[in-house]
Amino acid sequence: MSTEWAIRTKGLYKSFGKNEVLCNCSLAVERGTIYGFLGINGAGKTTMFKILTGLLIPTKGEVQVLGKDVVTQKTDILKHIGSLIDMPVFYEHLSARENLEIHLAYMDVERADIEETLSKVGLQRTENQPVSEFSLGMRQRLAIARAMIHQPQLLILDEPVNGLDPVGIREMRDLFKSLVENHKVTILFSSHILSEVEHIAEKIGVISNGTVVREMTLHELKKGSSFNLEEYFISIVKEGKDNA
Ligand SMILES: Nc1ncnc2c1ncn2[C@@H]1O[C@H](COP(=O)(O)OP(=O)(O)OP(=O)(O)O)[C@@H](O)[C@H]1O
Repeated sequence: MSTEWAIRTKGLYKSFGKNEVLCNCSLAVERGTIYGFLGINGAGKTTMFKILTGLLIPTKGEVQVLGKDVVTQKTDILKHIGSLIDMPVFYEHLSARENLEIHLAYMDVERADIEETLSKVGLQRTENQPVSEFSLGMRQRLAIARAMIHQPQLLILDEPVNGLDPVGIREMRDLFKSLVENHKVTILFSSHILSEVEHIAEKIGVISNGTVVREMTLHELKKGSSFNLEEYFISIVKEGKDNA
């Protein structure tokens, strides 16, 4: 059976002025899997996520998301994607519930269980508290709730566990796994917490010098008995620097 791809980019380039951030970059994420996207600060992860969600237009190259071209068919795709990119912005004077209601109206979704979603991300007891009073971790939890409440097929999450306490990290890990297992959602996420990546991702891709230099399943990587993701990542990055 042929592989069903949630995301496929080929020969992707993105420059900001003279700064070529993505250079002949190819990424392939299989449907119904969790993919960890790794790279040092400034490697281009967020830029890639913004292209995949139509927030940036590539300089050159192909970008297919859920079988459609992001540049020409963006509006058809966006309702099937949930994303958390950069610092999430909310209506500060409104509650978590009200923020989600506005998001649902914007996404043109009539029915969604706000209570259940808030409970899944551990915000069930925030009631009428305005978001301006939320801690960093609470904001992150609300951003995850917003990304998933319209039941997207694909979640694109830039450092989703940033600011979460260890309990929250485990809760989100279980939540992401259950979305994939029970609802066949695809998740592409970035994280600098490599232990977390190892816990959750089935496949990882490493971006270095603007291109995805390695894509590998963790299962394959772990065949070597002494596999260590940190060492593996650092060796790839070092190789990239030596070749730059
Ligand atoms: N709007 C922009 N205008 C100009 N340069 C930009 C813009 N957005 C990103 N860049 C540059 O693109 C490069 C990649 O940035 P990006 O945010 O994609 O990296 P990242 O891998 O997400 O890094 P981090 O791990 O620090 O979040 C950086 O050199 C950054 O300065």
